[in-house]
Amino acid sequence: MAKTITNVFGSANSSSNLLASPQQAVTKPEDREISLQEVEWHDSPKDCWIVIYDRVYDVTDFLDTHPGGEDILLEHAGRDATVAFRGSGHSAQAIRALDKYLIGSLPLHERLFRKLGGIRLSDIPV
Ligand code: HEM
Repeated sequence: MAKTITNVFGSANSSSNLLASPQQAVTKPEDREISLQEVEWHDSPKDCWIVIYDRVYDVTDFLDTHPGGEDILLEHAGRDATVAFRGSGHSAQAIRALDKYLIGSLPLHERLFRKLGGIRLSDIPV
């Protein structure tokens, strides 16, 4: 059974993390905790973050190439875009593409959809 340790660098439940020194600790982007208050600051075409299913995405570099256009992303800059994202009927490919822009997750107390050990958005069948 995997052990779980918690230290100042975050929690880890894989053996590779257990062996890593503090300098080498491998952290996934989604392990970075980003509050809604911080997301709100990133609400411009030069710095555009959105929240989808409690995860935070930096879509600044995606604005130009989003097939649904830049305006629709900017409308949600600095905010939660979960309902809009799901409502536009994105394909499984689009859902997988989210991972490229992932930079963090909301703190537990601000999450609406996902609790520790929950499922990934990309695992939800479409
Ligand atoms: C990082 C976030 C997002 C990614 C990676 C993404 C990706 C994509 C991709 C790949 C498509 C092409 C069609 C498909 O494969 O489903 C698409 C289309 C579209 N997206 Fe997004 N999207 C994102 C966020 C959003 C948000 C927040 C909205 C808000 C409503 C939105 C609205 C649309 C619309 C309306 C289309 C349809 C365009 C058309 O068919 O004319 N997207 N998106």
